[in-house]
Amino acid sequence: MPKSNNKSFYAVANGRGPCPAIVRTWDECNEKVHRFPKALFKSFGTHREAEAWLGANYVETASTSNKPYDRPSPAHWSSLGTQHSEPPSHPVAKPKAVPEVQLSDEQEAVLQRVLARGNVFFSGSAGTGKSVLLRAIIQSLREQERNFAVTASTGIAALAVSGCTLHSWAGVGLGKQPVNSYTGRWLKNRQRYERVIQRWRTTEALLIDEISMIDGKFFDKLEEIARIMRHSDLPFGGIQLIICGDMFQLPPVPDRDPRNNQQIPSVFAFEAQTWDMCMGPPVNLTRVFRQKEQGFVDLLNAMRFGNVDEQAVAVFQTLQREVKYEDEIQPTEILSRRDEVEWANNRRLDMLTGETRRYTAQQFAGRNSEGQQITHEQMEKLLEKLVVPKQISLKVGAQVMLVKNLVQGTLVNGSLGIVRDFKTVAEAKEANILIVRPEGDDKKPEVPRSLEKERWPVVQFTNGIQMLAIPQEFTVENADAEMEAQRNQVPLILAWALSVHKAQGQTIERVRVDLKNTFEKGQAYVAISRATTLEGLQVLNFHRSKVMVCERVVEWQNRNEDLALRQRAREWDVIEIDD
Ligand SMILES: Nc1ncnc2c1ncn2[C@@H]1O[C@H](COP(=O)(O)OP(=O)(O)OP(=O)(O)O)[C@@H](O)[C@H]1O
Repeated sequence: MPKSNNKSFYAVANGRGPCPAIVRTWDECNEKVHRFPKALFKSFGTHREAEAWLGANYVETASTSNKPYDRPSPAHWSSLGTQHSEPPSHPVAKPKAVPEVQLSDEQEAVLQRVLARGNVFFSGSAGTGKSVLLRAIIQSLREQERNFAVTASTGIAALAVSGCTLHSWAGVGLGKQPVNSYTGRWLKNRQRYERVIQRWRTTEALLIDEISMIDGKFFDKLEEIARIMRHSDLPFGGIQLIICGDMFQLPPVPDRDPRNNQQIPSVFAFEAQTWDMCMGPPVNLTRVFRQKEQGFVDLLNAMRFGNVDEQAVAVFQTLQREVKYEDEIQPTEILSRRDEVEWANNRRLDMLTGETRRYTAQQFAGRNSEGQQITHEQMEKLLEKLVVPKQISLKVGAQVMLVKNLVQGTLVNGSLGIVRDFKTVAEAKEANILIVRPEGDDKKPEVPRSLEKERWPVVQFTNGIQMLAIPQEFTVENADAEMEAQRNQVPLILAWALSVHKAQGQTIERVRVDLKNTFEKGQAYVAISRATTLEGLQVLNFHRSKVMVCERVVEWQNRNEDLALRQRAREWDVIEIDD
């Protein structure tokens, strides 16, 4: 334990209260980390060393300084996928400061509604500044010292707002079980589930980003859990809901019926039974910031509603050309299917010289919900669904993405980085490189012995943190939340090319979109709307049929617009009478 007096700067990457943080005394450190699951901290002789270990995003207690909480902005991520925008080289440097934007009037109006403590769902097409507004809301709630949670539908979306996934905040794993199996288990084992119970009971405001991918049935479950856990009849147990997203973007991932493997159609959050009770009509942001050319904005708006006329088709035909750049920075490829992304990434890996290291996962078969041991084939089938591959080959210089939340808000599913080296656990410790031990029994030694001999990738993330990527556990659970199959693997994937799923929420200057294998509603729109200019966009394999839109979303949007019009008409009537 780092209690020695000559090391008086404690860097806490994961612990109680605001984290990462630097504190000056062992007592303060202990308060943050004692019995905190997966606590991560280290003592240093100098402030600079502690700071370097954490990167730039840390908070400090009053005993050190008043440095504000300074998380990296997603804009910092936007240039990734290029060869020149790699994270700073060792020793760790701070990320570039990103200037704050001035909120527009419509963004400001939403912020004021949130500060008045109302439930708000704000929407708008891609690039209308929803994420920027969400960050401003977070900042204001922080200044007001409200107890709030920042969540998003997916890991990568959560990364953009420095939050966690809604599933992980709610403590419900995959969220497939009935409500009372969660609440019953938590309330029967209060000590074990103290943290999740506390979260449900004390959270005053819950922020949810990228709502389009949240399933309506899941929303209903959380609404019920909230009422039970908070002993309240109010919608969502009285938690203030601040929700953001565009229903025209990616829909929830559909479930499959285990009996026949058929897809079960997904239900949007706005179709949840409790949605109308919790949320009013959306507030639509209308000003597009990401693209400045009106022609491009109009084209994207038409795509959003599935209206692609002859003129639009002609524009897309011109966008097939290759874009030549004077420097070597290559566009980020956005592709629809996982296997295409895999192929593109492997091609880039082949271009790197240097030793290839190949990591093969350890896999385990567990029991199904009837208590029967599953077969090897069943195990393979279950594990196929995981993002983390069974085998991964890496080289120094490879661009990678973390696929597991390891340090909340700092090293999360979606964090991008570059492989800098391969080291053993002992070498990494010697070099002060962060190691996050696998989950599981807290009594296990820091890093399992079995991992000591191998050399593991050292990844430098865009926030400057270097981490030794040792294998982590990826588990598929049965309906009773027990292990059905498990893969232990280095928690990384190659990331020169991104899937549309992983690109959602990002702004990317140089983009090549290939629509050949587009299969999902909203996919083409999300991919193309990442670009900032028509000049920096190449689109391959465009065809009208690739622009798919969900009719239910269009109908819902039309209903909202109709309601808004009527509302305005009523307001005008009142003005006329007053006059
Ligand atoms: N008020 C503003 N002033 C200037 N620029 C802004 C403003 N709001 C947003 N932007 C810029 O517009 C771009 C898109 O913003 P943002 O990512 O928040 O949009 P979004 O609505 O969340 O997009 P998407 O739905 O595609 O994820 C960013 O580059 C952001 O910095």
